[in-house]
Amino acid sequence: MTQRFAIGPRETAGLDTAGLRQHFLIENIFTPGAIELTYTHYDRMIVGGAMPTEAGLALPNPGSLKATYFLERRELGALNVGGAGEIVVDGTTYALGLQDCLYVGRGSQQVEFRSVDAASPAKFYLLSAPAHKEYPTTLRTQAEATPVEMGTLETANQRTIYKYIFNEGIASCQLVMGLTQLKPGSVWNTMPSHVHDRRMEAYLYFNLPQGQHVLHMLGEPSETRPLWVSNEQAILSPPWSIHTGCGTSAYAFIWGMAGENLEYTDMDAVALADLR
Ligand SMILES: O=C(O)C(=O)C[C@H](O)C(=O)CO
Ligand SMILES: [Zn+2]
Repeated sequence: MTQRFAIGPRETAGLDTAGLRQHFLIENIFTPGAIELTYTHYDRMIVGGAMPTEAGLALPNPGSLKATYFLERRELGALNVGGAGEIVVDGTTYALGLQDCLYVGRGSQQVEFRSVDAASPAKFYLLSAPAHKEYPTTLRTQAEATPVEMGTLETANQRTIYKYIFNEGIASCQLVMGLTQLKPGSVWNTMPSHVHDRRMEAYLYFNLPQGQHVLHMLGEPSETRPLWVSNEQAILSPPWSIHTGCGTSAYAFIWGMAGENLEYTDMDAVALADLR
C-alpha cells in the first residue's frame, strides 16, 4: 500500500505539474490479478482497485494499518465497473453486476474478490474509511440507486447521479459513495463547482472512450490548477479544494467521501465569477 500525505492550499499553489500529479493523481487503480491500494492522510481514506482474473483476490492486511485484519477498524465500499463479479464476505457471496455497489461493515474478517469470467474481469473500485461501529454489509444495485438528473445539454453538463452509500441509502459510519454518468454531448462534471470543507473526496474517472481524456480542476476557488486524467485513474480532492472536470467526450466517475457527515447535499457552491 502506497501512502499520500495531506498538504494544504499554500503548498499546493507552489507545485509544478509533476508535483500536482504526485500528490493528487493515482495513475494505477486496476492491475489484472492484483489489488492496488493507496492510503491518503485526507480523512485516512484508502483508495484502490481489485481486478481478479482466474483466481480470487483476498483483501490484504497491510502492515501499516497495524490491525489484525483490514476491516478491524474500517468500513469498505466496492463498486464494480467491469464484468460480472462476486465478493465473498466471511462466507457469504454477493453478486455484483456492472455498477453495483457493496458496503462491507467493520468487523468483517475475510473479504475475497472474484470475477465470474476471467476473460471479462470484474473491476472493483475500493474506498475504505475508519469506522467507529459495525453497520451491516449491504448490496445496492445500480437500479436501486435512485437516479437524480442534473444539468442541461445547453450548458454541456447534463448528467445522472446515482447515490449508493449515504444517509438515505446504505448506512455507514462516514463513507459516502456514488456514481455520475454524463449524457452524450455533455462534458462538465460538478459544474457549478463546489467545496465541502467537512469532507475529503476521491474521484475515479472511467467509461472514457479510447483516446479521450478529462481535464480535472482542483485548488482553492481563487487559485485553481488543471490536471490531465486518463481512463480509470483516480484523483484525491482535499476538503478545501474545488473539484470539477471537463472531458473531451462524455464519461463517468465514481465519487466518494469521508469526514464529518453523510449528507450528500453538504456542499458550498462556488460562483463561476469567483473562480480564478
Ligand atoms: O457531477 C456532479 O455534480 C457530481 O457528481 C458531484 C459529486 O457527486 C460530488 O462532488 C459530491 O460532493
Ligand atoms: Zn464534492
